[in-house]
Amino acid sequence: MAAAAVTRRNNAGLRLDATNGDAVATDGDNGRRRSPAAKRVNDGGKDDVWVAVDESDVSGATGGDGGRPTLFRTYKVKGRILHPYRFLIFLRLIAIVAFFAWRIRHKNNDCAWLWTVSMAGDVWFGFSWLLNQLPKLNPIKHVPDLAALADQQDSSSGGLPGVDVFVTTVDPVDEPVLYTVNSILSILATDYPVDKYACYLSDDGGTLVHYEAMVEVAKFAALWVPFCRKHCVESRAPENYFALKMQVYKGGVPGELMSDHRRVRREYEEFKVRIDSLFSTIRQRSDAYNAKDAGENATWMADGTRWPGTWIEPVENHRTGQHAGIVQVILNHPSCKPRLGLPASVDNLVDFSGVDVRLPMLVYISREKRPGYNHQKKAGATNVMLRVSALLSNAPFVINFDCDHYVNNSQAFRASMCFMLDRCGGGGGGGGENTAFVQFPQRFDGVDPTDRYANHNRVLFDGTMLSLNSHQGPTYLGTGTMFRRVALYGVEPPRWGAAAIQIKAMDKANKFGSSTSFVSSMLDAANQERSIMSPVALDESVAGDIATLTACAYEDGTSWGRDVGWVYNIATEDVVTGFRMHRQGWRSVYTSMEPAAFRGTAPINLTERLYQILRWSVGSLETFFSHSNALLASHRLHPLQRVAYLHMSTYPIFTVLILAYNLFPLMWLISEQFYIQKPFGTYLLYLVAVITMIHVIGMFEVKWAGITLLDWCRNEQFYMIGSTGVYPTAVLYMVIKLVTGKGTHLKLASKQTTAISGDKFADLYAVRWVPLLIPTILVLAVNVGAVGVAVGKAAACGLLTEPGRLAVVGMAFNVWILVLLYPFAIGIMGQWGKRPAVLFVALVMAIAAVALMYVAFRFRAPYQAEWSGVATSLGQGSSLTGPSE
Ligand SMILES: O=c1ccn([C@@H]2O[C@H](COP(=O)(O)OP(=O)(O)O[C@H]3O[C@H](CO)[C@@H](O)[C@H](O)[C@H]3O)[C@@H](O)[C@H]2O)c(=O)[nH]1
Ligand SMILES: [Mn+2]
Repeated sequence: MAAAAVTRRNNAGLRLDATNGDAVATDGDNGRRRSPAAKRVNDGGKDDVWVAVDESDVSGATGGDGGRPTLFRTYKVKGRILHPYRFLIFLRLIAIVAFFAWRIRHKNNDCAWLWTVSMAGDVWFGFSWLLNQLPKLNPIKHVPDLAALADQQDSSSGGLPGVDVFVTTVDPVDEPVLYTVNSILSILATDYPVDKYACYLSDDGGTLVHYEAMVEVAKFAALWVPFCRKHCVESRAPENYFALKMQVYKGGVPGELMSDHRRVRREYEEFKVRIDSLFSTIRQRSDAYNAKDAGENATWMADGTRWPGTWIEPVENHRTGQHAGIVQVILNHPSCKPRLGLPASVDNLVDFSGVDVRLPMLVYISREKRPGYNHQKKAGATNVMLRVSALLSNAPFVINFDCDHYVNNSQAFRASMCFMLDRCGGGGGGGGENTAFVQFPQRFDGVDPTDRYANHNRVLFDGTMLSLNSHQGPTYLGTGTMFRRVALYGVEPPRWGAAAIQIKAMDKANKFGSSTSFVSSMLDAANQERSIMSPVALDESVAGDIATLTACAYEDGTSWGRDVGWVYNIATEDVVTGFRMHRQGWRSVYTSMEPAAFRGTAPINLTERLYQILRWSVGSLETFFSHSNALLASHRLHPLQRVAYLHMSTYPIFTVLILAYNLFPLMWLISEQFYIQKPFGTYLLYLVAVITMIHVIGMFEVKWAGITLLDWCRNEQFYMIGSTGVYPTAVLYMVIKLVTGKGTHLKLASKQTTAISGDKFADLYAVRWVPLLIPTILVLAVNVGAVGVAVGKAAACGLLTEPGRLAVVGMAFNVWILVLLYPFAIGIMGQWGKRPAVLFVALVMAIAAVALMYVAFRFRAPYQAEWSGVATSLGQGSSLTGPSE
């Protein structure tokens, strides 16, 4: 992947131009290098997959706006790969049509119901494949040009626009505080003008631990942030930085790195100890206060006041789901002028003379919770942040993170701006002003090296999302996404009318709620220039306004959660929220950078991972059965984007048939002989052909998406694992919901707590038994049994006989299913999974046992010699390979 040219600039005026680690220092004011636009991007001629889109193809690429260069470059796949790729897709389309036509001409009358079911299944698979494949016909890559952005900012007076950063968390145990503090520290230290952004933490748990952790963060940041600036370190999440081996030095004072590093590291260790002990510190303190005031059971803040949020001993008005709203400005907005630090001394561990030591604004928010309200999880939390930040900073751009994700590349905010501020529209169809959001891929730490459960999800990010670039943009994926604030307010893109005019025309009280302060902030946001960039004083009137905005009742009777803000009542608020913007005609951009812009953690425990995709697939189906159905959207949705959304919201439905196919081998218990289709030989030939073609097409995708074969295989495997349990469960859940009108509770993904201490991959080997595992275990058992019968049959009849031969051919399908389910099988073995040999021995023994039983049964009951050609047609799913998420 072509990496973006990286321009680093620290606040002390030192400027470094570094492209892929070759640092060339130039002076901040003199000697500024203006490299030609073509050279800025590190594409070179070496890339054998991507080729820059011809400048003349791009509207005004070299000067739409007064000769400004575009702020990003666009690449398409080289014809050498693209043409055969498209041709193969076309060929497969013809093949499946021919296949269906052939099947209809050879209707199987022996077993008509089975034939009909399998025919419906095959048609459905073919259709689903097409939905998945069509949007991928034209992959487009956008690469931000940071140097061009820097040049543009130098020449314009306004500088970079404001950004409000939102982080959401709930539970300090399920989502370890250490992740959250690292996330916040990486944001506070990111390379963006410090007076131009503000960081908000939403704590849905309302716990004092989170609040005090933020107070500790603010203290440690005073050391950490200037240290990052001084030495230009990457990544700026301390936990990850200190885990790194030494890297290429990009700062200005290499001589001081070693000693500074040592000191900051020691402070970080102490900081971690304080974070770890917060639970006990708070408990001890509260016990002491409560002892003085016998009968009290409060949780006490350090200043001797009662914490307004949830208490350790929950009581009325201080428990989960029932507490006051809290907004605390922990670090106020800094002044606009740089403030240089002090030289090293007894009190100052590190020499920060010449380094800007200002910190960005940091705000703690815990919205009000009352029983009887649906708090709408993350969507509700982010909507509160959207409103509160409108009063405190009102930045025209907003970026949101889950608490377990952090900024890994300090240039990432600037990279997003390359798309948002672009005035030439290198992507085709209008400038950056019509871009509602920029989505980066989610990259993960702490995933086992072979990525057993496809946590990296590379096919989705690097394949599907990338190709959506050519159809008005990728979907919103929940974290690591930069938004334009007005787009979140439900305003239409400028090509359909100026935001300010739209806002003026709106019935604001009914749409946005009763706060006049909030409503008047909206026009400022629409003008996209005026954000509040001076310290705020939380006087009584502001505090009153904020209390109104964080109250549960605020949204009653308004459009929040529907036409405004993050969308409610769907398990995956992200995809629908993005969908609403696309439906209005907004565009979005998918881009990735090296090193990855953001990174996070993923559940590597089988059960947790399955619950995660359960939540996602339920969200998909809920979207389909809501007013956000892709079929209902207006023509502003790009046709292929509609197809992509349709696929994204229906994929679980097809898997019911996959499950059925996988359970077909059960048929040999009730039927003597059955064939899904006759003539069976030709049927098999067709099947092999269409399945092989899927895989060949897949290899082309591997090539242009720049992923590994392993990524691709894991994706196939995890799709099959999901299809045999989770996805059909999601369908069942949806049916129940549609019939009864009630959904059931889906739990929050618990983060890997073991990764922090002890065995790195302990979670991988932990088995948590849940009913969700049963269907897949059943499929495993059925297919192992089928292999056993086939072996027995081949042994009994001889390999050269017709039934023997068919048995072996049929068995190939069962083996294939077993190969796909392998990660699941190894997963439920728990600790034994560390030794896959055990699994193979068990498997061979099970197959041998079934085969022996079959042979024994057969010789005891010779009249049943016809026993199942069944084994032959065991579980022949046709297009069993399918799309994922
Ligand atoms: O009542 C709640 C519940 C959750 N969250 C936060 O929501 C985020 C996502 O929850 P998580 O359990 O981590 O879900 P994942 O499946 O890991 O997340 C993916 O899928 C979600 C649903 O589509 C998206 O919201 C996420 O951004 C995306 O990373 C976390 O920061 C939570 O703290 C809240 O703020 N309040
Ligand atoms: Mn998450």
